[in-house]
Amino acid sequence: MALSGKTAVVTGAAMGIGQAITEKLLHNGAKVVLLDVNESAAKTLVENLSKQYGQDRTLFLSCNVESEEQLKAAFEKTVDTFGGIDILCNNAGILNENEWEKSVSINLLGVIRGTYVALQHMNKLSGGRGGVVVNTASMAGLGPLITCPVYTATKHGVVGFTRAMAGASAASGYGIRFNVICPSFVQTEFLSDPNSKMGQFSHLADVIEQMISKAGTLNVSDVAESVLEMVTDETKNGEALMIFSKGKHYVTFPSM
Ligand SMILES: NC(=O)C1=CN([C@@H]2O[C@H](COP(=O)(O)OP(=O)(O)OC[C@H]3O[C@@H](n4cnc5c(N)ncnc54)[C@H](O)[C@@H]3O)[C@@H](O)[C@H]2O)C=CC1
Ligand SMILES: CC/C=C\C[C@H](O)/C=C/C=C\C=C\C=C\C(=O)[C@@H](O)C/C=C\CCC(=O)O
Repeated sequence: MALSGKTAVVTGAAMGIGQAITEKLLHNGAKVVLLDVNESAAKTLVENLSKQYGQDRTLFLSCNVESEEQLKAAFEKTVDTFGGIDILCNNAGILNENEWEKSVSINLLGVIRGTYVALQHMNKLSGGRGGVVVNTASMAGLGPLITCPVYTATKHGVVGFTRAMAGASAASGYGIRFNVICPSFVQTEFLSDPNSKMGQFSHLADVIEQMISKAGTLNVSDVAESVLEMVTDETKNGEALMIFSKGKHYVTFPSM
């Protein structure tokens, strides 16, 4: 899929991995609508991106992925402004085992909400142009992160939801591909002060420190490059791409 003339929506776009995905898509020719709750960071970013790529290539919309109403309004505004949606990156996520219900609401339900609202505009069966959805899960979507059981559960959920949607879309003729990225530890704000985010499992914090020092960390640009691969490679549907400091590979799952 060539990105020139295509419109992408990225959630959690103001910082970290979402910012890098946004810049990668812009660099490759797409228009990008940035959704985030952090208005000040997003506005500063969009100002800079507009100078670099032009005023008509980006749009920031304040949107909390916990709100279906806000997501609906954001996607409608996107279609009104750019004429349609071709790419959705459900990326917004938090790590907070203290507020575990909020973690489920953002990390898993936010992906489902975003996808279902976007489908109304992207699905070829309802007049959309088709396209691709790339969700941000984690290595914790493939195996257990023992200090963060709820984070682990949400990311396993994102992997399962993505793969099932890929099959449903292919079988139904939606014209939309669904893929998921599973990065290891990535150098962003997200990794700052991890011990405070582990709730009743903070006594296991050493385990994470050891994992991070053994595994190393990824740059956001490595992750964004993998998202670009899953967006542009039209052979990829229902794929989970594991990304770690020494490389990346597509995950093999048991067949059903
Ligand atoms: N940093 C890491 O080590 C890894 C992160 N991930 C995942 O990558 C995604 C992005 O993480 P980072 O960029 O590292 O985090 P980050 O904390 O740097 O950025 C997250 C962005 O999401 C936004 N956000 C948070 N809640 C939101 C909501 N309810 N609605 C809309 N926007 C919201 C924040 O304002 C922020 O701009 C998350 O889903 C995370 O689980 C996956 C693997 C590793
Ligand atoms: C406190 C940070 C919380 C979450 C960040 C992230 O979302 C969670 C990551 C969870 C687990 C990461 C494990 C990473 C392991 C490694 O990078 C290496 O040990 C390589 C592992 C596997 C290589 C894959 C292979 O060769 O098949």
